[in-house]
This record gives sequence, C-alpha cells and structure tokens, in this order.
Amino acid sequence: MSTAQVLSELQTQYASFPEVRFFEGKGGLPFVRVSNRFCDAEISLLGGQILSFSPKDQAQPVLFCSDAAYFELGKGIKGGAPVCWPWFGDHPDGLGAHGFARSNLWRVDSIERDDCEVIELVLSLPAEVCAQTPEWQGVRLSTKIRVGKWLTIALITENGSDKAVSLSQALHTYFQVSDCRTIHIEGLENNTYLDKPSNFQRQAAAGKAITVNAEVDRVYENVHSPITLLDPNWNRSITLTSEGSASAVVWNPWVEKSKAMNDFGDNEYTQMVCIETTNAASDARVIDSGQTHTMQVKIHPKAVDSRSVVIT
Ligand SMILES: O=P(O)(O)OC[C@H]1O[C@H](O)[C@H](O)[C@@H](O)[C@@H]1O
Repeated sequence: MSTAQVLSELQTQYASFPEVRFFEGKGGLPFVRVSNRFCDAEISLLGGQILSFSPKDQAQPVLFCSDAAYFELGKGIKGGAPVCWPWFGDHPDGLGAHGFARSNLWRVDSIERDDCEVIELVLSLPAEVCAQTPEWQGVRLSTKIRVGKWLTIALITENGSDKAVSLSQALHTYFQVSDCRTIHIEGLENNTYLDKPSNFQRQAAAGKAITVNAEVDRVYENVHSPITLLDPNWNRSITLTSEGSASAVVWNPWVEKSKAMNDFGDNEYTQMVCIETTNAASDARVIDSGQTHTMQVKIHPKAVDSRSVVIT
C-alpha cells in the first residue's frame, strides 16, 4: 500500500477526531498532527516519535528538530523525542547505535480522547521489524503519547518470547532552548555520572546545577527525582518526571561534534540540549519471558518569573 493510501485509510478510521490529521510530510513520510485546545504537536510514524510539541500558552516550541535531520526510512530523525530501543548507544556486535526502533515505520494502534480532551495515541513497532534481529523476535514495543498541556510519552516493552532479554533504551528528547550557554539543569546535582568524552569514567557528583559550555555527554546514575531545565531568557522551566527509569543522559555535542554530524547544523548546538530518559548503563533491565516493562516521562513546561530562575 502506498503512503497516500495508508494515510487516507487512517484519516477515515479516525474521522471522529477532527483535531487529528494524517499527512505526508518531509521525505514523503507519514505524520500525524494533533491540534487541540492545549497544543499543536506532530508525530512521525518513522521512528514512532513525537517531533514537535507547542503548548498554546508557550511562546516557544518545547522540542527541537535539526534543520539538517534525515527524513529517510532506515535512518533516525534528529529531533523531537527519538526512541532508542532495544539498545542505547553502540551495539557490541556493530548493529548500529541506538537500536532499530528509530529507523523503522510504526503502526497506529489506537487514538483516544479523554474527558479533559487530551489526545492519546498508541503506536507500535511491527512484529516483523523485531523479528529481523533474532534476539528480539517475539518482543513487542509500543508507545503511548499523550498530548495536552503536558506531554507524556511511555515506552512499553512486552517480552512475548520464551527467554529473558536485556534491554537498554532511551527517550532521547531534544529540547529547544534560547541559548545552551545560558541554561541550567537542576535535579542531578547529587548524582554520579559516566562521562563519555573521558571514556565513560565515573565522575563524582558535581554538587551544582549543570551548565553547558563544552561538549556534554553523560549518563547520570541512580536518578530518582525530577529534572528541571531552566531557561531564564525565555522565562521557562521544563520539568521531566520519569517512571521505570533510574538513569538519564544529558547531551550537547558542542562545536566539533556538531561539525562532524551530517544530520545536524554546525551552529545548532546553541539551540538545543538533550535530556534523555533512559535505562542505560547499569540501569539496563532484564525483562523475563512474559513480563512487561514500562518507561515513561512526563514533560511539563511552565512559564516562570525570570527572577526565580536566576541561579548564582
Ligand atoms: O547521532 P546519534 O546516533 O543520534 O546519537 C546522538 C547522541 O546520542 C546520545 O546522547 C549519546 O550519548 C551521544 O554520544 C550521541 O552522540
């Protein structure tokens, strides 16, 4: 079936949701647009990921997407909240970074509207995609994306195979910021981290908020409290509250790494920071046969008085 036919069938199936539109977007790929009374959001069926989220009460978009991002089957899209699954980072046997969920097309399983008019989409990665990698045959991945005033994304892994699997994963969320050099990230002051630029050496807790003035690529350990991104220039805070995750990655590629990536603009590092909700490093999970694991993040943008976000 062509993309146009798939989209037209989806539009018919979900005709009772005037706030949901299916369309062919960049790269001829299928997208879903949700415009309700809270926000405008776009979801890509390539990668099963939200790409943009703009609450009506916010002057700036919450999520960042690179102007140079690939929109191509078989590649991940650098923007929004890519789904890294069923492994995070490099694969020991060279199967490619961050797994295969982000580079394949997902299906729409259901769309619902709750009593508050929040829209919930459930997408799943087709079984035949998982079956291409023998270890993941029989394991099912779906995502629930709730778009309202807040954004909630859940990744649900059901192990329908007859053996236990070891899962690492990430909701690799790109946040739009006024200028990465002026933001602060709070909530990880007391956490140790594995520092990728220094060969994943474990670093002591810094005891202060994270600022970005060089490459940052860290896996924070034992994360149990919310993380808040403060952007004084935009009088905005964004709080991430997670469940089923006890690690988080903070990433900004800075100058040299940005230049080295073909799907990222040389100067775009100033406009973004990734705060990734993960099961990474020692937080990887063993999912027994028949078990389900859910990892979820709630992203809550809030306007704040500039005085309350100035940190010394
Ligand atoms: O370029 P990608 O494969 O999308 O990876 C982008 C980034 O993802 C994570 O944040 C890793 O910690 C980084 O080391 C990596 O550069």
